[in-house]
Amino acid sequence: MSRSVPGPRFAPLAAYRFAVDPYGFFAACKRRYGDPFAFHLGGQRLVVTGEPELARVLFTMDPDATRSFGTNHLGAVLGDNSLIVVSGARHRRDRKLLTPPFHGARMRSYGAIIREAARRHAAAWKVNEPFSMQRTTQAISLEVIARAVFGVTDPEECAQVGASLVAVIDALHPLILFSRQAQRDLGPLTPWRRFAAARARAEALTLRQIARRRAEPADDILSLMLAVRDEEGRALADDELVDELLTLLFAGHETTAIALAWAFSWLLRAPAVFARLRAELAALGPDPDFEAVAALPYLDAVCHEVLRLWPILPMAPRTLVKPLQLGPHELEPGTGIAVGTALLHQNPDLYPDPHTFRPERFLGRKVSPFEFTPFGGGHRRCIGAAFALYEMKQALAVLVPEHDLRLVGTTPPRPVRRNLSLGPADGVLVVRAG
Ligand code: HEM
Repeated sequence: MSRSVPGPRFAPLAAYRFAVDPYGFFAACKRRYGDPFAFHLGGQRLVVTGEPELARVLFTMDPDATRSFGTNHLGAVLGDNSLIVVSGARHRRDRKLLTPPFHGARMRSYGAIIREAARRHAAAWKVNEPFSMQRTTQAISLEVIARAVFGVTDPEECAQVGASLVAVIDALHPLILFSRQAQRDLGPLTPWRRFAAARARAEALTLRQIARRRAEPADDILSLMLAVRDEEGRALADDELVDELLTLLFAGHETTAIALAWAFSWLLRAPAVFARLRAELAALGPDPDFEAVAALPYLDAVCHEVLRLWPILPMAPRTLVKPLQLGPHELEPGTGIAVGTALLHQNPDLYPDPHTFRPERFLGRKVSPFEFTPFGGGHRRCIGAAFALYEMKQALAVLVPEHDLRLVGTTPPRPVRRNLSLGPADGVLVVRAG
């Protein structure tokens, strides 16, 4: 007999708790209702699980049995042509186009750019002057993604692209991300007015980059997208290009910047781990080969452990377009279903002593794609996963050996919501000791 999935009844409070502290909210729901549990978000019922077996069900489903989640409220923010919003044949086409530039030789060609940006931005750190590590790592990741997507090389132009994106992200109030009602211009003080103005400026900048690359193609993702034709020989329209490009810029920089900031928060609290990582990097000698760095086992384990502890996106959601039998529960089309990443990552059966930073747990372990999901999974798995790991490793290979850093304060920062992603409350305050 089919049973409905239990969960909190008062929809506005549940949505608010999810927006403010999704990790705490998910853990509390699991304790009270078990796994899976359900709540209402953006007008949709969303079933959440942290069980690897259910993650397997979700990530191995026929791609046509689901569509993207939250198109009602996310479409207006990310654009209706964003890869995160589109589904079905359109999603398959766009992924085929956008995935290769973030893999293989093209990805590796960014090694020198990442290291050079990390060195230059770290050179601005002054001895005994506290700074936000996330501000530095954001400057690095913005430069890298602006270069990959638009082919922008001039530092001043990179800074312009960066400022325009940061303005959009800063204007992304959680309310407008999860509520269609809040996506209305009700006057100068409403979040939507501020967001729409910032997005319009970012769109104008993107259109200028499109015009430039039409006149003068180069070796960047925008030029690749301009060359694409469908079966009827049609090119992508400007509004499609703008949504896809802005999605890559958003999805591709803040997430990686947060991961790097968390890395320092954990590493500087764990001297033995820091020393072991430094020794592993030092053994490669000065300015090591990019591939040798990417293959270092302890560095790889450190990156995995950082992404496990506070996953930057709290869940990987879909919307069912076909009914799904999930254990005793029959879920109807239109229901949302999500893997709650932190629930999975903090399951003590999979990760003993789950709140402790211990990279060793990943050494010699082949992680299952249903037990470790910082990049989601299945046919919507993050297209930038390999790129993000590569960027983390190359940046850490520069920043860890070359600087003597200390944390400001002893209390570990809590994750707070930035927009769709969550990061350390204070951006990780650090000081250069020498
Ligand atoms: C540490 C860094 C990153 C993390 C933790 C992260 C995490 C994620 C997650 C959880 C998803 C949803 C997957 C799902 O629903 O199954 C996703 C999707 C996506 N990510 Fe990332 N990401 C990171 C870096 C990047 C980078 C560097 C790019 C640059 C291209 C990128 C582009 C995207 C795109 C375009 C999608 C949508 C994929 C789709 O719907 O088909 N991400 N990411």
